[in-house]
Amino acid sequence: MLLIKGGTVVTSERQFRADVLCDDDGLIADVQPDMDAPTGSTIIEADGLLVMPGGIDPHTHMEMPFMGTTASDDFYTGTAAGLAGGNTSIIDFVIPDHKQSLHDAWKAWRDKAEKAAADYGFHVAVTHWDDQVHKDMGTLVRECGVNSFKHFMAYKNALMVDDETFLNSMRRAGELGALCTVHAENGDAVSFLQETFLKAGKTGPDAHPLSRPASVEGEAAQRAITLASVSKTPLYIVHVSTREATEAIAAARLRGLEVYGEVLPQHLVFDESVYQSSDWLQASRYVMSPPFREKSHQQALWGGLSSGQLQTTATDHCCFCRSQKEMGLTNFTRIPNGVPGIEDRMSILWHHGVTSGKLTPEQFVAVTSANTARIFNLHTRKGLIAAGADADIVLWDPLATRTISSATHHQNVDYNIYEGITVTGVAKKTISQGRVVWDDGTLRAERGQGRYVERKPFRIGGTRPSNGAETA
Ligand SMILES: NC(=O)NCCC(=O)O
Ligand SMILES: [Zn+2]
Ligand SMILES: [Zn+2]
Repeated sequence: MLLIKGGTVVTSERQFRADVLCDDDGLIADVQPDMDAPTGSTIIEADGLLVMPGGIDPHTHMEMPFMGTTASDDFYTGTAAGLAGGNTSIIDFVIPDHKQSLHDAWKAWRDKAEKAAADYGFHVAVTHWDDQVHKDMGTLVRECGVNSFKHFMAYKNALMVDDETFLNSMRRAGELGALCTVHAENGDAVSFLQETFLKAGKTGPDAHPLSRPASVEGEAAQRAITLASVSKTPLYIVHVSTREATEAIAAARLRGLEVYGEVLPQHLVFDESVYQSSDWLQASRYVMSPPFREKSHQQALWGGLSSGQLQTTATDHCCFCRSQKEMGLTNFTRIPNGVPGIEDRMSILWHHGVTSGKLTPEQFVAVTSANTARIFNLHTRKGLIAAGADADIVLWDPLATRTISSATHHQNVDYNIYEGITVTGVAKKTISQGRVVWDDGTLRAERGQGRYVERKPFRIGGTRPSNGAETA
């Protein structure tokens, strides 16, 4: 047993002084002020620390095959790095190979993820439509603990789905009580602009943001919302990076539609100037989609988070090393899209969000774990500090500082996008399943210790409860 003594518990609703007792089954046994330590228990002194639910990152790509290569962080190294930063769970993406069955792909991802050091679940990507996909969606929801599916409106000739496929998938997800998630960028428009810039001789990373302007995300987000309203299904838009998409989500919610939006910390920190570096490698390291934008979009993203119109933060953690980024040396469209970030997500959000006064500590918990747990049906197990919940906890020092560097990070990638940035707000200890796995600089992550977390549908055999949504 583990007794966390003298800290301030922070949930998405409130802060209070209490001790937290974790049992040997990896659950929180009790939350009470001034508890006596049961015989044989280990005591952790948490004076001056905040006791918060471990972060849940609902958007990662560990060892994902993508753009002719494979993301360099695997399920062990990536989840271990996450633990070092205070994240105790991830939801990763199963991406079926061309026309591979969804169920076979899920099994392959289950095998890959056996080595994870922290708990994990999966969203499964729908990349085409046929009877097998329809059937597999049912199997995945009813038998495999999957309650969310992913759709790419971008990556033409690879992962992109057309509106008809997306609608079919939405209808099926609705029948099953599952949630559709979407990467909202107009893939035809991106492809058209990529060709245009290449023909004009613009082959470097600076053409990447030009080929994916904000309007292209705004259009796709609005279209996805329209399709969701037509099919009467809820929708979760991943990596919202623009004012346009934020406003589309907020307007849809005002009309009563069940639409959620996710923000990445990197979009809150960096702007398009990162692509202007005269050092090709340095600029290529920021190539991800959607790209970093003109600074004014950040105001909308912060406003979305603090007002609750955008509910979650993720990282889209997807690492590629130098030799991988160099696949696009003469053609920016071949630079593998993706950046690392799981280890620094909580610190970056605390520093830029809470320390700067944009978010309260309660809102920090909401956007780093509690809202994600509610939206993806992990709630009462994760995203809270309460008896019966998983003992996934971060002891947070709100005043400590650290300087981020690839020389000291645990991610399996040879750079860090936040290199040299000093942040206030540090994970002092991370507790996963009641075990201390990050102890003030010492990582005790264990290969294979992470469990596959089954997520139930929202109403078995039916649609999510109606929220009285009108169509757009
Ligand atoms: N985001 C990105 O650039 N790479 C990972 C795949 C995706 O999420 O679009
Ligand atoms: Zn994406
Ligand atoms: Zn992604």
